[in-house]
Amino acid sequence: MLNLQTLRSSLIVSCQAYPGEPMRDPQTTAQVAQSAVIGGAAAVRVQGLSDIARVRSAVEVPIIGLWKDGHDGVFITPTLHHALACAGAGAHIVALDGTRRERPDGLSLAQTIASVHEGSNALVMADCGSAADAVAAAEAGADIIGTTLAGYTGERPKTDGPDLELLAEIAALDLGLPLIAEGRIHTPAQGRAALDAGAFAVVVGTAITHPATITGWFADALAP
Ligand SMILES: CC(=O)N[C@H](C=O)[C@@H](O)[C@H](O)[C@H](O)COP(=O)(O)O
Repeated sequence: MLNLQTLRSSLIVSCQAYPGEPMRDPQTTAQVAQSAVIGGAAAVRVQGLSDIARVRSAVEVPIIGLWKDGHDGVFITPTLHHALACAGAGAHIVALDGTRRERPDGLSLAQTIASVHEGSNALVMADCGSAADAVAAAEAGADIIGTTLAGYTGERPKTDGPDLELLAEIAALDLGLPLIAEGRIHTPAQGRAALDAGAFAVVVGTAITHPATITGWFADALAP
């Protein structure tokens, strides 16, 4: 089982392309992940079973795997079936919806996490949208708390950058679990600020691995 202490204060890079996009291809994801590792990523976060499997054979660093199914409500690794499949594909850590919302398979978060632990060697990262989610996820047995869903569940405003206020609030609760900052970290300074707010590690996706969005930032800034 993965020793999480190896990820302390580290950069984790999320390598994802969205349905219909030109870079949506497991080989491309693997090449992006390899490039991230060359740049200093201590772990990578990868969506989809084929991408997880391909990246697993391409890099040595730990993989946080997830399976997005749908766009609304509970869609990040929504059921136990999805979670076990991510572990089976090679994820060292399975990221799943860690909110208090009802899950499509009717299982509780605690039942889901216990079954992932029973059925695999993977750790579980609970993608949360609020401090109340984080408390519930810790009680449910999560190994890692993530702020991935802050600004996407209606409980928190969608801040321009990372939700530093939420990070500080969760850190102050001392839940005894690594707290990973994720979501809208767009600059190195914001990553540093997330650590300073109490994060154990930082996930950056879009600002490193989504060229269409990054190009849009520049194009918008140059527009007359
Ligand atoms: C809300 C949601 O669906 N988040 C997803 C979770 O895996 C990804 O689309 C994000 O890219 C990832 O969380 C990293 O965040 P950012 O790309 O903002 O650095």
